[in-house]
Amino acid sequence: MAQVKICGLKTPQDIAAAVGAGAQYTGFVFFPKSPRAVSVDQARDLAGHVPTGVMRVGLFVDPDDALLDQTLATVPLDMIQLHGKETPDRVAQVKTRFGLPVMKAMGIASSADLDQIWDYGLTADMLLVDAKPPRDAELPGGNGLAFDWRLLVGRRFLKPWLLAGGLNPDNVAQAIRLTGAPGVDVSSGVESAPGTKDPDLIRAFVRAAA
Ligand SMILES: O=C(O)c1ccccc1NCC(=O)[C@H](O)[C@H](O)COP(=O)(O)O
Repeated sequence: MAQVKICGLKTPQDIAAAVGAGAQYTGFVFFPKSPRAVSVDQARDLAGHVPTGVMRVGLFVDPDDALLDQTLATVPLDMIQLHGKETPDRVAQVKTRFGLPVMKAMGIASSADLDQIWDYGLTADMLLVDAKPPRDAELPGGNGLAFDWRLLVGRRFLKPWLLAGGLNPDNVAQAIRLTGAPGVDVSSGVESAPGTKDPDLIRAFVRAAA
């Protein structure tokens, strides 16, 4: 059964829906431009609703050490997700300095983008294989866009990984079948409007990924 991460949770009801449905990872977005962004205080409260055994992942985009220091001093996170242009060396630095596992997101649009799967596998604890955002996109992720999953067929990964990008309750089973992904990550595919999670869609997604 594929593991599931529901990203961009903003309310205790979102958490109840994700955890109740069986998601193993919850995601909190610390990127102010996002419709899914939460403040440090909001995230601290939300993290308190996540039961032991379910991972609390903080999503950052090219964070400096001060932002990570400030966030981790308040919010009990289990994992850091880096969703910007962080290099493999920066991933290693964040792991060492903050003592948490790091999930590195990478954008895939064509076979030329696949080499980074190996490079980041050397330093990250987990990989998030996502669609590359369009050039004019406001957000580096969470755009509801898929990439050609066939690019991943037969691909080897050095680390555990999640497939992301444009997944929803209708296509997630096929995506898992085709790619062999051991886990999946979703945000906009379980929303009724940008930044508003829909509990029914969350449940349908987790069921379809099982
Ligand atoms: O969700 C955001 O607003 C966001 C902002 C900045 C960086 C990343 C962001 N989201 C990443 C994700 O939620 C997922 O990991 C992934 O990209 C899948 O998103 P979606 O295609 O919407 O399911």
